[in-house]
Amino acid sequence: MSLLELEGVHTYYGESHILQGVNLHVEEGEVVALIGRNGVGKTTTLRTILQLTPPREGTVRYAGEDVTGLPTHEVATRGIGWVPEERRMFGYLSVEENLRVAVGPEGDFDVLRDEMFDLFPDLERFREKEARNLSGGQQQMLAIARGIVGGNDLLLVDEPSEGLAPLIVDQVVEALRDVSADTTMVLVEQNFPLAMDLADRFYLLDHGTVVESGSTEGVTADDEQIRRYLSA
Ligand SMILES: Nc1ncnc2c1ncn2[C@@H]1O[C@H](COP(=O)(O)OP(=O)(O)OP(=O)(O)O)[C@@H](O)[C@H]1O
Repeated sequence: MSLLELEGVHTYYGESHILQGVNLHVEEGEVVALIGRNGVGKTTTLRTILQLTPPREGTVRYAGEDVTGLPTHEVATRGIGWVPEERRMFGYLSVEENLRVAVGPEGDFDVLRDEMFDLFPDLERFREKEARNLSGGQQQMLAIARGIVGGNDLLLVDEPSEGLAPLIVDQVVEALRDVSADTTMVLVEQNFPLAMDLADRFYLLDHGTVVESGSTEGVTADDEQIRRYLSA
């Protein structure tokens, strides 16, 4: 049984038909990258998994159960965490308070906070700082840490490298690699080499459908299919 399975998923924003029959599966322990040009439906796929934008047709199954149409908070409570592109956090709360809010009812805050401080030393340095005053990279680290301390089995990570300086991207990648050792992940990432480096498998989307998928092993931006669908 797959941890996550999308079958024949069609998602709309109003009359706009965005996902046009997406099929994909994620096995426990995997990192799966969703790649494709801007606007092909990668973020919409994550929103559909969480039922933030429920599909009009098709099924989303998590841990063997049909979660299609359930309220988002119920889907999330089943163990799916979200690290959104906009890194939503409580700007006027400190780093530590942001972590505290994200810890689930069964989590031990002190233990989880210290784990995050080990993983992201900057968060410990700035533990008292309000989140809105962190740099972009630090905010991304806090967003990832918030996703982790929720005690989720599956983490949906949207564009973690966006807007970050290369050196900071390296730190975020290393942190995600650490996280992936014990968390299954779906990663939306525009940076193709980074996506191939972190993920075990990929799905290439175009116009709301999967046009290519497989192991990331040895896949380069020179592959004809990839070039065709990634170049503008
Ligand atoms: N709330 C919305 N209402 C209407 N259309 C939307 C909404 N959000 C996204 N779209 C449109 O849906 C399409 C898919 O968007 P989506 O964000 O899933 O793309 P993406 O592949 O994640 O690309 P990007 O990297 O630009 O986020 C785009 O054409 C976008 O303009």
